[in-house]
Amino acid sequence: MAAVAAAAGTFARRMARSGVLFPRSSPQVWPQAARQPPGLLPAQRRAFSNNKILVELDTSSGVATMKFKSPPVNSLSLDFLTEFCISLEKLENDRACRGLIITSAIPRVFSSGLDITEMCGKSTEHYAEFWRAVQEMWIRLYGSNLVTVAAINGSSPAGGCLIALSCDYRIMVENPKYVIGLNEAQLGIVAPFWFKDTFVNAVGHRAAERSLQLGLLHSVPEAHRMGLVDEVVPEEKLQEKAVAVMAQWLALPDHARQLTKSMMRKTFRTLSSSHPKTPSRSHFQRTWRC
Ligand SMILES: CCCCC/C=C\CCCC/C=C/C(=O)SCCNC(=O)CCNC(=O)[C@H](O)C(C)(C)COP(=O)(O)OP(=O)(O)OC[C@H]1O[C@@H](n2cnc3c(N)ncnc32)[C@H](O)[C@@H]1OP(=O)(O)O
Repeated sequence: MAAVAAAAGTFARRMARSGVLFPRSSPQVWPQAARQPPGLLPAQRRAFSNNKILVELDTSSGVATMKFKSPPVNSLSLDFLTEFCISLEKLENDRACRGLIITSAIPRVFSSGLDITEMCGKSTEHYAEFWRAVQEMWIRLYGSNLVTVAAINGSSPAGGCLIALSCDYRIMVENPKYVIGLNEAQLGIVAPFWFKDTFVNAVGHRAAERSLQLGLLHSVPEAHRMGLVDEVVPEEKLQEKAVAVMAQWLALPDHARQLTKSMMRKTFRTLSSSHPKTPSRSHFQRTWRC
C-alpha cells in the first residue's frame, strides 16, 4: 500500500514538473467555439513535441493531431504514458482545442500496447508507478471532454486497442497485415475489468466474451463487422476521413455533447475515485517469467 502511495506521488510529481495541474477531479466544460485572445494575430498552427509524441493544433478548426513516434512499435512505457498524459492535459487546457485525432507516425503499428519491458525485473515501486500511469492514461482519455478520433494506421494489440477504444470514434486503415484486439489471454494474462468494460461497450457482451476469452486479434474487416472499429478506409484517405468525422462531431454544441459523453461514460469515475490494487511484483514475475 505504501508502495502504491509512493508511486502515486512520483507520477504526480512527473506531471507537476511539466506544469500540468494534477489530478483533475471533475470534467471541465469548454466553450462551444475555438477562441483567440482579442487583439492578437491568430496563429493558425501550434505544435509541441517530446521524444515520444508530436502534437499539432490547428487553431482555426480547433482540431489537434497527436502522432505517436516512439520506435520501434510505440509501446506504452512509463515515459510514453507520462508524455501522453501531459500532452492531453495541455490540449484540454487550451481553449482553442476542441477535438483530438490520435494516430501513429510509425509505419504499420498504431501501438503495440503496454511496454513488456516495464513489467519485468523492476521494483515494486516501479510496478506501482507504471500501473498508476496506465490507469491515468485511460481515465484521462476515456473521460476527455475533447472529441477524440482514433486514426488507426497499423496494428493495435492490447493496450494499443484500449487507446483506440477510449476514443469517441475509430477509423482503421484497410490492410491485410493489420490486427486489433485485446489479446491478453493469449499472453497468459487477464485484461483488467476496465479494459474489458471498454471493449464490451464497443462490441457488446457476446462478441466480447468470445474475443476476450480467446485473446483474439481481429483482421480489419472482422473488426469492422463486430463494431470494434467504426469505419475502414484506404491509407491515403485516413486523414481526410478523420477530419470529416471530426467536423461532424464538432458541429454540435460542446456542452450538450460533453454532458452526454460524460453521462455515457460515468462508470470511469469508479476507477478514478478508487484506483484498484496494483498487480503485485510476484504476479508480474509469474506472468512474464522474469
Ligand atoms: C491483476 C492482473 C495482473 C496481471 C499482471 C500482468 C499484466 C497486467 C497487464 C494486463 C494488460 C496488458 C496489456 C498489454 O498491452 S500487454 C502487451 C501486449 N502487446 C502485444 O502482445 C504486442 C506484441 N507485439 C506485436 O505483436 C508486434 O511487435 C507488432 C506490434 C504487431 C509489430 O510487429 P513488427 O512490426 O513485426 O515488429 P516486431 O514484432 O519485430 O517488434 C519490433 C521490436 O519491438 C519489440 N516489441 C514489440 N511489442 C512490444 C511491447 N509491447 N513492449 C515492448 N517491446 C515490444 C519487439 O520485441 C522487437 O524488439 P527487438 O527488435 O529488440 O527484438
